[in-house]
Amino acid sequence: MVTARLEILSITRRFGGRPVVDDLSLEVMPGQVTCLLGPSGCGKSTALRIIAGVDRADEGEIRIDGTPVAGPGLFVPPERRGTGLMFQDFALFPHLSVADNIAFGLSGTRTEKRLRVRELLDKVGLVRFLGAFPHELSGGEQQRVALARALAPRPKIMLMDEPFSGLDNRLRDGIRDETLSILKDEGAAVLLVTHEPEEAMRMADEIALMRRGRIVQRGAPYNVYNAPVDREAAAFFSDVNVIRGRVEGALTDTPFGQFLAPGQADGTEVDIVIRPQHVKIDFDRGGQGPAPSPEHGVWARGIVERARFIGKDSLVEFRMEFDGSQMRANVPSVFLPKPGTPLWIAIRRDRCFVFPVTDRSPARRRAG
Ligand SMILES: Nc1ncnc2c1ncn2[C@@H]1O[C@H](COP(=O)(O)OP(=O)(O)OP(=O)(O)O)[C@@H](O)[C@H]1O
Repeated sequence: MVTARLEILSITRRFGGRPVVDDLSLEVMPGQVTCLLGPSGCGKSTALRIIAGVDRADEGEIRIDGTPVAGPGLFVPPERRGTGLMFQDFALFPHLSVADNIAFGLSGTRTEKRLRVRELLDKVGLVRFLGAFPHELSGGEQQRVALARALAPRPKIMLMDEPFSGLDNRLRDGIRDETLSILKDEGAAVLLVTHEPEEAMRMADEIALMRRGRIVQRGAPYNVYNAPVDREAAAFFSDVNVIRGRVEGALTDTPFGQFLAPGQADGTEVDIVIRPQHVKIDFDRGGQGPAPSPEHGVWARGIVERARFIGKDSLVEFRMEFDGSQMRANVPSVFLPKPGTPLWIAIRRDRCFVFPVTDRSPARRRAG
C-alpha cells in the first residue's frame, strides 16, 4: 500500500474558545490533488496554515511521509517540512530577477541551480523572461513564476491557498490547467484551498467539502456533485430548487406527484432538492399538456413569473399551479418566455435528492 504523503489527524484550532478548525482529519496521496473547498470563514486557510507550520493546532497531529511534524510536544518549523507554499498574494521579490526568484530557495551548485531554474521556466513557458524583473511581467506570468519558485526545491507537498483568485477570469482557466499538468508532472501531493466549486471540480482528484471547521463530505468531484450529503452540500455547488413536503407512509406529495422518502418516519418534513439545470420545460400545447417523453420524468404545470438571459443559458422562474411554490429552470438554448405563460416542467426522480429538514434548512420560498 502507498503511504499517504500528508496525514492530518484530528486537528483542532480555537480562537477565543471557538473552534475554527474542529477535529479535522484528511490525507493526501502522492501525485494527488485534494481541494479543501468551503465557504468563506469555514476555517480552510487556518487548516492550511497549521499544515504549513505557520500556525499551531491546539490538538491533533500532522504527519508527512509517515513522520510526525506537529503534535503534542512536537513542532517542526515550516522550512524543515518539505512543503511548497503558494498563497493568494504570491508576491515575488521585486528586486530579484525571475531566475533569482526561482533559485531563491534552492541549494546545490550554481550549475545545478541554473539547470533547475531553466527546467522550470521551460515548463511554465517563460524561458524568455529569465533575466526580467517581476514588474515587467503580467499578472498571469508572475503567477507562473511563483509556481516555478514554489516547485523549485521539489517539495513533496504543495500547499496552495486560493492561488488563482488574483487572476483575470479569462486567464484563469488556462493557468489552472497548465498548473495542474505541471503539478502532476512533478508528482507532488497537492492540497489546494478554494471557495469556488468550479475551481475544485476542475482541479481536484478529491474534494473535501468543509463547513464550520469540519469536513462534511469527501470524494471525487463527480460523486460530491451528484450525491451530496445534505441540502447545504447540494446548494454549495449550484443554485437549487427545494420542494418541501411531509412524509406519510414513506411518500410525500409534490407538484410532480408523490415522491418516495424511504426510511423517513410519518410526519417528518423533507426537502426534495433538484438543480435548475436538471429541470426540463415544454409548451402547454393549448392545454393538452406536454408531449409524452418518459426520459424527462414527471411533469407539472407552472406559470412563468420571470425569464432572464444569463449568457449561454436562460433562467426561467415559475410559480407552480399545485401549491404556489416557486421553481427555476436553466434552459440551455436561450429561451425567454413571457411572464404569465403556462408551461410544463419536468423533473427526473433520479436527479432529485431527498433530505430530512434540519434546523438549518431555510424554509421553502413561496411566491408573492
Ligand atoms: N489569528 C486569528 N485570530 C482570531 N480569529 C481568527 C484568526 N485567524 C482566523 N480567524 C477566524 O477564523 C475563522 C476562519 O478563518 P479562515 O481564514 O481559516 O477561513 P477561510 O475558510 O480560509 O475563509 P476565506 O476563504 O475567507 O479565507 C474566521 O472567522 C476568522 O475570522
